[in-house]
Amino acid sequence: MQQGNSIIEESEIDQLFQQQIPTGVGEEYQRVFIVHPDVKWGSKKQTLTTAELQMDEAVGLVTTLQNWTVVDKIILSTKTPGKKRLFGKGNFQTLTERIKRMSHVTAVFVNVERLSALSERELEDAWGVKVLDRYTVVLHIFRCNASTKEAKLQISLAEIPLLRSRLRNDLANLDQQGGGSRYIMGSGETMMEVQQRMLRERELKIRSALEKLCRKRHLLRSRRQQRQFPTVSIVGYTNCGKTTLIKALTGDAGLEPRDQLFATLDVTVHAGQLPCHMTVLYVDTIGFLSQLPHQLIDSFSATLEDVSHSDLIVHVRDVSHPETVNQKTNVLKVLRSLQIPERLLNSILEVHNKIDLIHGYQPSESQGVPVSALTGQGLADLKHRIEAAIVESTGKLILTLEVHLNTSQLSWLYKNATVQEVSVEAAEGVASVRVIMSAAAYGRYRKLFQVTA
Ligand SMILES: Nc1nc2c(ncn2[C@@H]2O[C@H](COP(=O)(O)OP(=O)(O)OP(=O)(O)O)[C@@H](O)[C@H]2O)c(=O)[nH]1
Ligand SMILES: [Mg+2]
Repeated sequence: MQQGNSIIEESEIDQLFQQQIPTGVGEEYQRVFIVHPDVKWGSKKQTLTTAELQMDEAVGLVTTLQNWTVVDKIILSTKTPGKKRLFGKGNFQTLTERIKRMSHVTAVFVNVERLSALSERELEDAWGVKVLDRYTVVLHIFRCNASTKEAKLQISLAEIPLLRSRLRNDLANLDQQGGGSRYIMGSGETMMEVQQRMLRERELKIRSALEKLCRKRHLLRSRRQQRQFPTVSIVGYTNCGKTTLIKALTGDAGLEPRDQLFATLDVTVHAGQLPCHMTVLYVDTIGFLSQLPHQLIDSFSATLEDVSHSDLIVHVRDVSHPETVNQKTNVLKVLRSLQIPERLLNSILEVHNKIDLIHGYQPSESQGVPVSALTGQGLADLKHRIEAAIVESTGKLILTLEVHLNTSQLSWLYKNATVQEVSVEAAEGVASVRVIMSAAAYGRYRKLFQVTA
């Protein structure tokens, strides 16, 4: 990756972030009509349900935004993907007439991953309102929720492809009027070349700033590893309750769960204690979403790097959600695409959250741990399951050792291992100590105190 010597200051990041919003999404587009194009709509019952669920997800996205409302929605059959036009002629005409009749609608959200700049313009010309796709809507939600340097940079990076296609489109327009390929006085560059160069420079600058933050995170990670705290990554679909669960497990009052999609956009780490008194670090991650635009995943995948360096992955599922099974499939698919070590993928601990919303909940798959992060139900059991999994994955040993109280054995153990329980036999001058420690630490202990196994 290009390092460059471009140093980016905090104020510059804010400036970059606040510059022209390429999605063009603003407060004025709050009344939305959603169109979900579906290739096989109406052909099979199964497909029908999928399309309806995807529509529900689109509604969820729009209503996540403050003051935005869905005025109306429609699922329309469409031509096969790859065809130049999204809708057949008849459908398009009906749709256009319907939109024109709804004078209070300010934007149409076409629920596809990306519309080309050209079709976006064609649709806007035909309908006379702003046209949004999934990329622009999700990006706008991210924009509204971004608070840290890293999230802002990642969003600015995710906006570059939009700026680029918009530029190509504007220049194609200009060219029709004979302006785009003209040289700018004395520079030897055309306007198109100048603007493309500026975009390239902007992209490099953002990438190198992100790279710097990434190095800082590596450093923090290696410090954590040096201190030997095991890490547990909490992953799951957006809004499944990851942040709430971490708050409940750690008592970290600073965490703010919200009933909102993509409330968490940064990876944060929170310390908690397991029943054996071992300290673990819980990593809160960005939520997943089916059909999250690819380029967005790319921009945010660096934040998910911590997941592959953890000792355990906990997959939180909102079992009260009608789509919980599909959500699980999606999360596992994304995890597999992140190049996470096989042993971590094979040892995922699944948590069934929000059981307070289902009367008498029984997990259908036996490996799920039922909990309610909100009421605290099942959390004690979950902590034990996490503990067992951590001991297994870190290769730690649980031992009961007999120590002599007139030596420094006990204080050594307090420093170098997790002491769970001490029972002193004062008369004998010994204590029986239950500890969790690494095999390496046990080796050192035996050598130092000349203990035979
Ligand atoms: N009833 C109930 N609600 C819950 C439970 N856990 C979380 N919630 C609610 O679900 C909503 C989302 O919770 P968060 O913890 O922000 O979810 P998240 O997975 O971190 O969401 P993102 O960061 O947006 O991906 C909040 O309104 C929580 O109060 C639970 O066990 N029961
Ligand atoms: Mg969260």
